[in-house]
Amino acid sequence: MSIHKFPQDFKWGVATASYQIEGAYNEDGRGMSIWDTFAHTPGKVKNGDNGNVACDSYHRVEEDVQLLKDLGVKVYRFSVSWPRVLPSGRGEVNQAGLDYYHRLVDALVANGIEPFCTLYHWDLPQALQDEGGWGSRGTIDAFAEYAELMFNEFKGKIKHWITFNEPWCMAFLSNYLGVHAPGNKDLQLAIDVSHHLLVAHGKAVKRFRELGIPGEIGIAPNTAWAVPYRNTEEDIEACLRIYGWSGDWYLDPIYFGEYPKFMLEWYEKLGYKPPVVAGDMDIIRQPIDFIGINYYTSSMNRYNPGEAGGMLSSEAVSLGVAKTDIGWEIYAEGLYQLLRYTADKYGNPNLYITENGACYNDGLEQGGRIHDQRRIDYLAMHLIQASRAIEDGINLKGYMEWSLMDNFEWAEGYGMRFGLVHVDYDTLVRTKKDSYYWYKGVISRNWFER
Ligand SMILES: N=[N+]=NCCCCNC(=O)[C@@H]1[C@H]2[C@H](O)[C@@H](O)[C@H](O)[C@@H](CO)[C@@H]12
Repeated sequence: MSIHKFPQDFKWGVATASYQIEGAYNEDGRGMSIWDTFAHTPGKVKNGDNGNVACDSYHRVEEDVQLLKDLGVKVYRFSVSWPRVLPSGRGEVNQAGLDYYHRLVDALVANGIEPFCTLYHWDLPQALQDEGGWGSRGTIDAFAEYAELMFNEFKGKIKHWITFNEPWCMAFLSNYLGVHAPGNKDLQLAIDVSHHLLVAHGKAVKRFRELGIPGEIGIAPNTAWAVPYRNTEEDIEACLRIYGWSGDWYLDPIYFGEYPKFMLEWYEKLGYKPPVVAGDMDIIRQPIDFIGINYYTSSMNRYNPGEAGGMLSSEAVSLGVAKTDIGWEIYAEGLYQLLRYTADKYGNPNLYITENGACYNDGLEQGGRIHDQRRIDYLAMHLIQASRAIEDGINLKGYMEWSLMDNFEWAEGYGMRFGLVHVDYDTLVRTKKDSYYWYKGVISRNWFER
């Protein structure tokens, strides 16, 4: 057994997202989002689930903040529903929507919890989608206007801001693979979406600086690590393309003002390229204060130019390790490798783990307890790697576990549970799982033994 310690000022937290927990989808002036449209379309989400009610967090601010206070977190990462504050995506503000976030932020601050705000966690106003969504350059300025509204409204109250959650999911999972809203399957569109969101990110960061908003701003790519099947150039390059797809493609333009050459050449070989307009890359490369790392799993990949290799000629083969209940392989070493790679490539910037967690569908047992020992084991394995990274000089500043509570797991609906707190979706009763108590202990001690 060893002791795994963390720095005194380490920001322990948990994360959620608006569409996954709020509900109240058509209350108090909220506009429709692309996820309302997608989830209401038969066949898109398992069991026909949707976020109409979700965890009903819109009506349970005090109850949920009490869960956070009892847990002892220093920060709470949540996202804002853009159509709740700007029902049409731009123009007329919905004051009731802003009031909800003021209630939440004021309750957090009153309980000594720092708000960590994600501006965009996938719920684009449907009105903007009707004009082309992220495939249209018009959405760039709509996002910048939304960001400016939020910066001014919460100036001094919210000091940690994330522009986009998981750009790869926004672009490729949603517009090339068709798995998430709006459900397109068009590679050029996905490349266009990537570019437009990067320009929108840059414009928002630029306004954040120009407005003199106190605090820090960053972006949170999802980055699954990739391990080469054989130590050959072909397999290593196949892994770099997998990682480059969701990581470098977004972080290189921000840090270096250009897309990664090896990925540009790969797309151009297939007949695709980003719709760069003069000046775009200078906007994108606004300096940011941190990178948010969302890490869940890794893959083992090998070169395969055939169908099994897909668009990147990179075929995933099993790591031969245990999987969580959603089928993702458990590979904690990948978190360390990812942190190392990111630190080495981008000049050891400040990093937060903005999401890390596991899907285990343990249910309520006799006596109302939920013994999710597998989640505790998963978290411990990954926190060991986080502590190792810090000891190796990587500027890891905090860890936000996904997620505070079971919630709407996108195309999987409510069948997949990631929460430290169980939610009964019939009664909306919250029940703390064993992992909630374990994580509470880790936070209070700032170390753990394993
Ligand atoms: N097909 N397929 N898909 C693979 C998808 C991998 C990327 N998905 C994530 O990282 C999502 C991230 C999201 O922020 C959160 O909103 C989600 O609830 C968690 C759990 O799913 C994770």
